This record gives sequence, structure tokens and C-alpha cells, in this order.
Amino acid sequence: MDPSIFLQYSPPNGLPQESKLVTYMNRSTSTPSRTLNQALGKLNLESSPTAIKKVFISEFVPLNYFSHTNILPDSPESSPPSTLASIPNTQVHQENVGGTTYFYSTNSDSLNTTGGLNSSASMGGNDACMGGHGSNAGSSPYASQIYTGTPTHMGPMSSKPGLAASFYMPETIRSEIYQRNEEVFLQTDLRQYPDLPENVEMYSELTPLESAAPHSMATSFRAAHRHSGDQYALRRLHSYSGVATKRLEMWKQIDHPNIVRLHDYFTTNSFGDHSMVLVYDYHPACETLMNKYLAGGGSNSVTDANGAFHDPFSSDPDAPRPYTHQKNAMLRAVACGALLPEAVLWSLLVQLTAALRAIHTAGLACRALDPTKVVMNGCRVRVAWCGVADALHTNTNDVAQAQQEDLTALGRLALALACRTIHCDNLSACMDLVARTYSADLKNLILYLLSTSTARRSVTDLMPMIGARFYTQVEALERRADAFEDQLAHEIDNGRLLRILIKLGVINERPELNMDASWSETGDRYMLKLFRDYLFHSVSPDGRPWLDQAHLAYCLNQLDGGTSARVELMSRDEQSVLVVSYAELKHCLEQAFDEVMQAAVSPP
Ligand SMILES: Nc1ncnc2c1ncn2[C@@H]1O[C@H](COP(=O)(O)OP(=O)(O)OP(=O)(O)O)[C@@H](O)[C@H]1O
Repeated sequence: MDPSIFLQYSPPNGLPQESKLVTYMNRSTSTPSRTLNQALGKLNLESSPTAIKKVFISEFVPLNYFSHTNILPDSPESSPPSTLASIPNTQVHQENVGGTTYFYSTNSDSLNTTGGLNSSASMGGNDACMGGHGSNAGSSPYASQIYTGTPTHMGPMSSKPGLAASFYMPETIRSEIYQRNEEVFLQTDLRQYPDLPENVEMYSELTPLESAAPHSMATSFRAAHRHSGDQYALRRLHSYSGVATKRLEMWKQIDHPNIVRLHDYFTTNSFGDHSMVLVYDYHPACETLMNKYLAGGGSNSVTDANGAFHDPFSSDPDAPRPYTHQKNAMLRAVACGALLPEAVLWSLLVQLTAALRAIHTAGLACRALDPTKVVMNGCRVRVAWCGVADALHTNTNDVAQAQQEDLTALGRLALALACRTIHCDNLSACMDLVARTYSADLKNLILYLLSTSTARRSVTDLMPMIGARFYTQVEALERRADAFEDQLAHEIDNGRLLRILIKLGVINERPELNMDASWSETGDRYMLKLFRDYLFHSVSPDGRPWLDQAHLAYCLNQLDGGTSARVELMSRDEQSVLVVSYAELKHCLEQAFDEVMQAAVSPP
């Protein structure tokens, strides 16, 4: 290109006064000090080889937008943060090609000042969205790139033989998360529960957790903390006459992935009596082991969609039942293939022994390890409502004995899961089934747990029986973590780009700001308006909307990274084309958004 076609910009003469670009250009008053050749050297029109020839935005075809050399800022890390505070000292050249005026900024400072430094990628959560004041943490060239696909070690993920498909397949992750979110975000109609108090100490929006009619001793609720809005699971012990022991304080210290954490406890008269309330982490979409594997709603169905075995007598566990029913329940489970794969049983047992180990090491005992008090979501098992027994029975001091009972309870639970029935009174028939269906290790583990010998048992003795299956569990969890990380890598950019779209939306076409009706049409905002047109309203030469979502994502990434890549913005009258870097656009965006935010918080 002939450098002589560049004219030095000296406002206001170089620009028609009626042009809206004047407002933008007026912010630069300094006389250009660089020579035209220097200025030209800074321009990198090769990044858009068609830039000069193309006149209409509608003809613009994005090129090289996956090329790293084009999209990375030169050296964002080395850009001094102080340059963010001042408007770049832009020097502008203009050029007329075929009646269309092109404007170029030539000051190198303006190209990279904001590049990546205040990238949304480095912004923290809400703060970033609301205030737009991101941290000045290290810039990230990544911000300007489009993420790559699934790493090769990930896909296609298939379940490994020996691991239950329903446990570790990544496809289940999305539905698991939807299910949890649905439970958390769907508002319950609280008018259904007129008898419940509106507030219980710091908690409100109480929703019963039990589906069946609650009994008179204890009830459970989901509730929201009135300050933080976080969800908690509350266990109310009715007509409480005990005194909280120091064991509850010890339970509060236990933080383990297989134990539902106790956060707090207090007594209250809000329910019309003197109740004790224990406050736990709320885990959405939980199901008890009882519901998931041992019981079901349908009286005649044998298995449900999850493969849960349905015991026709389960609606009333205390109802007398014939011996043949107990035996037949097991036989039916075997016949219809409802027995759990051994890998699933070991996974449950590894997690439950991990929980017991933590509890016993802390000098506590679970005292209520039964299938209605162990909950699952996803493939995670957690012991629920820990500490309730200690709150109820304050004078039981024999922890060692209670720990032995925990082990027996674990044995009963393992046997019930293996036979898929809670009716395991006929021990020899049950053990026979276990011996025929599962490995000797599983049988030995159950026998050890159920042994009535006087020798003291310990949860750590179970380790040799679990043996190498422990590694299978670790491997499965690592695969699951890989799948989560991969999902995260895909989704992480959505939030980043959404923040930019929010900012653009807040600024573009704003009817007025601070009594200025032309605010969104002038100054920095005019550039953003043209950018918005370029992004969303480009048309093909024959006037059809030109839509390319990859290009949209590319441009938004460039904007977020504040790169030195340039973009042609055409005025709506097609008389002027502004050639600007994403760094400048980003600066405009931050400035304008800050103005709106300041107006929002300043008193009327
Ligand atoms: N921390 C928790 N977060 C979310 N849900 C939970 C939590 N703990 C338990 N749940 C769920 O709450 C529901 C009710 O539990 P609860 O133990 O009260 O059941 P229950 O069978 O009515 O027992 P009980 O008769 O002893 O009250 C269960 O479906 C369980 O999955």
C-alpha cells in the first residue's frame, strides 16, 4: 500500500462534522509524533488481508480466526496496568477508498493497553458481572481463543468392564446435574404447608423432605438460610428434653465426602414445642439406599426403571410376612437379574467404610447405619443425619460398644444390598446366595462384619478384604473427575462470553444516561454500536443475514482478550469505515459499562 494515502488526522477538519465519528475522534487531541512509516509498521493489515479491498461489511468474510498468530495479543503480560486508567492517546489516520473513508489508529499503546489485562476470564463471579471491575490479575492469552475440543484421552468414554455403566458414564453427568438443579431452583409452593413456621431461627422456606407422612419423633426439611440463601437440610427432633452434648460439637468437626456434614444445632419453640434442630448440608436429588436399591413404590412391579428391586411388602416393613416371601424375594431378585453387580457393591462398601473410618477415628459412633439413613446422589454415598442419635441419647457413653454395633449394622446393610431385600432374617439362605453370586472376599467381609465373636473388630481390618478393589474405585473416580473437567472446559467460556454480551446489551441502544439521550450513540459507545452491527447484523452481498456462530464466538473472544487484531466497522450510512483493534473496543466497553454502573449506584 502506498503510505502517502495516509493523511495525518487533525480534528475537526479531517472529518465531516456531521459524522458521529467526530465525537469518538475528538478525544484525541495530540499531534501525531510518529512518522507515517512508523505508524504503518504498527499496522498489521495482513491479519485481515481483504481489509483494504473490502468496502462493505456485508462482504467481510472472516479469515484465519482460528490462527493463533492472529488472535493472540502481542504480549499482554508486559502491558503496564496503569495504562488502563487513562484513555489511550490515539492517533488517527484516515484514508479514502472509493468514496468510503477508513480511519486507523496508529498509536501502539492503544493496541495493547487493555489486551487481556482486564479480561473477563480473570474476573471473579458476580463482582465481574455487576461492577465490571475485574481484578488486575495476570492476563490470559487464552481469553482471546476458542477452546479446543475434547482431549484425546477422554473420548469416546466407555464404561470399563467391571464398573457399572450407570455409575461412571459421562453421559449421566448432565442429567444428574439437571436433576439437582431442578430440585434446587424449582420453587415449592409453600402454601401447601400452612402449619410450618415461616422462619425457624436463621432459616426460612421450610419444605418437608419426607414423601410419606412424617412420624411424631423427628421430621426433616429443606430450608434456605435467610442471609446467604444457601440451602440446608434440617432435622427437627420433636419435644426435645435432652441437653446437647459435646459430641455434637465433635460431629460439627467432621468434614468427609461420605458424611453429610453437620453445620449447626439449636433448640427452638418455633414449631410450637421445644424442638432441637440439627442443620446439615443439603444434597439435592438425594435418594436413600432403601429407596434406590431395596424398596419401591409399585406393589406388583419387580424392578423399576433404575433396576431397583420392588418388594411387594415394602410399604409396611413391619407387616408379618411368610417365610416363603423372604426366600421368594431373593429368588425373584436372582431370577429377574436385579442383583447388583459386584463392582457397585464394592463401590458402596468402600465409601461406607471410609465414612465409618472417619467417624470411629474421631471417637464417635454412627449408631444409626441403616438403608434409610444413607443417601446417594450420582454415585456418591453419604451417611445422613449423623449426630441425631447422640442428641437423642445423651447418656449413652459406651462409644466402643456403639462402634462394634456400627460394624454389625454395616454387615446387615451389605447383606441387604447383596440380596436386594431388607428381609435377611434367614442368614444361611442369604449367605448362600451371596456365596453363589459374589466373590469369596465379599462373603468374608459380610461374615466378618456380622460375626458375633467377642474379638474386637475394627473398620481398618476391612482393608485387606477390599484389597485391590480400592484401586478400581480410585480409577473410577478419576475417570469421573476427567469427565467433569472436560465438561467444565467446554462450559467455562460460556460465562465469560455471556458477561461481554451482558455489557454490550446494557450499553447498546440505551435510550439515555444521565439525561443524555444520545449517550449510547456518541463517544465510545458509537464504536460499540458499530461493533454490535458488525457482529449481529452483517449481511451477505445479496442482503441476506450473514450468520456464523463460530465467527461470533471468535469476535467475542477477541474482544474479551483485548487483542491487537483489527476489525472494520462501517457506519450505517456506509460513508465511513473505522478500523479499530479489539483492544480499543474493549477499552470502550469497560469505560461505558463503568459509566452505567456508576450512574446505577449514584443517588438520584
Ligand atoms: N442432607 C440431605 N440433603 C438432601 N436430602 C436429604 C438429606 N438427608 C436426607 N435427605 C432426604 O430426605 C428424605 C427424608 O429423609 P428421612 O431420613 O427423614 O426419611 P424417613 O424415611 O422419613 O426417615 P424418618 O422416618 O426417620 O424421618 C429422604 O428421601 C432423603 O433422601
